[in-house]
Amino acid sequence: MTSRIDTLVILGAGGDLTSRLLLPGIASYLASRDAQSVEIIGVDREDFSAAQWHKRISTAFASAPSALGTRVADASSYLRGDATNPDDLARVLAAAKGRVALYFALPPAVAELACRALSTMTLPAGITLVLEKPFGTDLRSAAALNRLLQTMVPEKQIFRVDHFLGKSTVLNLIGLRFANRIFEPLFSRDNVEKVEIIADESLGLEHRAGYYDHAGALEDMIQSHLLLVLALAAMEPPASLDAEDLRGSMAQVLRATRPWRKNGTSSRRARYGAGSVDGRRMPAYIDEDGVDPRRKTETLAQVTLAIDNWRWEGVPFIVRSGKALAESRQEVIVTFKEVPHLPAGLTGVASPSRLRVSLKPATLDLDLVVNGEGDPFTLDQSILHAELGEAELSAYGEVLADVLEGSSVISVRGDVAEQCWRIVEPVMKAWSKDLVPLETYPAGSLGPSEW
Ligand SMILES: NC(=O)C1=CN([C@@H]2O[C@H](COP(=O)(O)OP(=O)(O)OC[C@H]3O[C@@H](n4cnc5c(N)ncnc54)[C@H](OP(=O)(O)O)[C@@H]3O)[C@@H](O)[C@H]2O)C=CC1
Ligand SMILES: O=C1O[C@H](COP(=O)(O)O)[C@@H](O)[C@H](O)[C@H]1O
Repeated sequence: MTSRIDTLVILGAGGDLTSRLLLPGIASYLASRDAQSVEIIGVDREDFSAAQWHKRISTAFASAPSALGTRVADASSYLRGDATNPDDLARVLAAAKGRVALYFALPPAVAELACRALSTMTLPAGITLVLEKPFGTDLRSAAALNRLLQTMVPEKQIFRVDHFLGKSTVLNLIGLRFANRIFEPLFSRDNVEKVEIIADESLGLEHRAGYYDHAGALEDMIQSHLLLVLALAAMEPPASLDAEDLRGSMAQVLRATRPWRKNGTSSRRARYGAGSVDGRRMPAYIDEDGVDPRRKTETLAQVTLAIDNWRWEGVPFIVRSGKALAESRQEVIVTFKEVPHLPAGLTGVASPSRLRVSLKPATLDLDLVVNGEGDPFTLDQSILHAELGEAELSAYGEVLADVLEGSSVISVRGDVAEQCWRIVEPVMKAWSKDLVPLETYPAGSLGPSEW
């Protein structure tokens, strides 16, 4: 497919997302599509010179062919401006040629203000608005933002980014479930004991207090990324991978999802204290620059969810994410029920079978119980392991491919974004009323001892 966008305007071009993920994502996409280019206009409050901006682009394109980096840098420019100021926005839009995509690489509250400012202006025909997660700051604001956006452009011109949907390993869940007779018939309450969706990180705050201290682990990871992973792991088979079919299936299962205890207390939260990760000393979260201890921001969150439908009635979905933990892992673990009966005479550990889909690195493990090597009537555990291989495009490369080629398949639909907020809202309320204690764990540990 060829790019349908001529100019990509990045609001918040001086930020972490732009330099660490977005520009390398554009490089990854363009390197895979010969002879394509896009004009990039960076906008931020910072006063970058043209040379500094070119250097940023060249650094992000370091692993792409050098001619590509030079071509893109030469066709790019930087404008200093306030993304919430209509005059600055008008200046930016006047400089953008052809078909335009406007990428809000801004903190969520600023992105909302920028949308409000844009809603008072005449926008270029066909403009695509690209919004980052978290979309809004709660259910109310997400719904209000959706209503506002709908007055500005049609839904197909709104792209809500969640880069987990750009990970090939997340999208692998679709093929794994629906292209294998041995898995899909087992994915139901008849056979599944529980499903765990885990994103543990050894990284700490990484100087992101300005954003993270307002979000915390629940909003940063569970409300957005992990609920979308849950949707792919639990949804009914879509008729096709057309944007409406796929997102329709995701929306349907999310509408049936709620906290296990409806008041949100089937959840836990904790915050890291001082410790060491991989031999590196890490200060306590509350001692990190920019953190306000009065906010009680959690760095580890776990929520048990129920899905009220025929397939999943009574099966707990345990969703967890945290920072500054002993190891990094992103996994979907399906634990199957124990067999109803073992023939007398088979002894040993009959632990339940498990399917582990690791999102990072891309691997698949099936834990099975088999007759042991020694005494053939003693059971042993055996693991079938598969390496799934990495995708050609990075997660942001995949996101950019969809944005630039005008596809909505991995864009989070407005109602899906609202459902994700609805699901976590009882938990947010329970926490704000202190119905769930804020626990602590040493950085570099596995979390509070009994989790
Ligand atoms: N960083 C990451 O790993 C990821 C981030 N995201 C999302 O991306 C978005 C941006 O995050 P991130 O890059 O980390 O945040 P940063 O704070 O690093 O970057 C935001 C940039 O926007 C600038 N900015 C703020 N207000 C304005 C304004 N009014 N006009 C123009 N520029 C402004 C900031 O400038 P200043 O420094 O002066 O405030 C900063 O350069 C967030 O929604 C986040 O959730 C999503 C996935 C991963
Ligand atoms: O969006 C975010 O995701 C990253 C984890 O993403 P990954 O691609 O590195 O797996 C997380 O570290 C960050 O806090 C969050 O904002």
